[in-house]
Amino acid sequence: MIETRGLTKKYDGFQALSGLDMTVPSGSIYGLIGINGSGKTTVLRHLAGVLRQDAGEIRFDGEDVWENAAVKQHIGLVPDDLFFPNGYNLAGMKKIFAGSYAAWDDRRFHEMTQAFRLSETARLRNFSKGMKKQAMFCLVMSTMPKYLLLDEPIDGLDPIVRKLVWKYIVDDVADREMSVLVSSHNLREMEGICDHIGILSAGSMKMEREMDSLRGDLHKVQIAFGAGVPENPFAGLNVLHHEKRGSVELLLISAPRDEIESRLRVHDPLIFDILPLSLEEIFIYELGGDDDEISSLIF
Ligand SMILES: Nc1ncnc2c1ncn2[C@@H]1O[C@H](COP(=O)(O)OP(=O)(O)OP(=O)(O)O)[C@@H](O)[C@H]1O
Repeated sequence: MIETRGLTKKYDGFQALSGLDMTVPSGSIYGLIGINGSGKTTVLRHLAGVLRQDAGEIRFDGEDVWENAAVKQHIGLVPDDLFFPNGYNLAGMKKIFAGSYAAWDDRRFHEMTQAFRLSETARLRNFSKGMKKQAMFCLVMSTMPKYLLLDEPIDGLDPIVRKLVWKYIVDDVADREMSVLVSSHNLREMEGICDHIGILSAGSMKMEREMDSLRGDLHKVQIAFGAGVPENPFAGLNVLHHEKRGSVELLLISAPRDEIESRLRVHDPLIFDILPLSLEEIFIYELGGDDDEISSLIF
């Protein structure tokens, strides 16, 4: 598990992180979502032990990361701004990584460079931005990290490569319980891959949720009754929002689907649909209204 408690950082008087609490459970894929400048890279740099916080705690399975080489052995960081030493190719970088990480897996490295179709002998300087990202991903994944930190990892990658990146991540989470923290400025990109989501806003956590719990309990119901309907057919249901459009009623209900079905079917409605809630609707509801910041994370 990766945890931050009260994480606080000021850069030259600018408050970049303000008491951030975040929990990435073991074996989960956690999406840290925030607009440009919300503090995502700053969080990742602290987690990787590159920056030291002014206040607060960072723990990897209970261990402090700062100047802790034993913990850092198990952390893999794919930063957004990549730097490779001048004149290096992947074969050269491999030697550095293999010499630094005890769990380095040579077989996996070659298998990955082939899967991503990356030359191990061409100069990294001549790689495109997307290729550099893939190269770093291959290097980091071959250290067999227990904790994987990815800063905007799929930004600028084509759909086929994105799929491959996610495949490696999902396989490692399933096979060896790797914990993954992935930052993005786009919520939709994280849909279907993350099991936990944290929304970062101006350096603090605006909302942190497990995706299953969000999807499981919120339903949009469209219903119309004929004659003889009881005065309050929704009594006993947790109705979060209710509006009427002519004879059709639209409701947002927090309850298991079966319960909604069984409570409303008995009234023999003329129209009755339980509609899937989009991610947008869930987040807009959860965050208490449609605002520009949330919209920009979704679209
Ligand atoms: N070294 C620095 N000195 C001063 N301010 C900084 C420094 N690094 C970051 N900041 C400021 O801290 C805030 C958070 O930056 P950070 O890079 O963590 O955001 P981000 O969410 O990763 O943004 P983006 O999506 O654009 O990459 C920004 O306002 C940025 O200007």
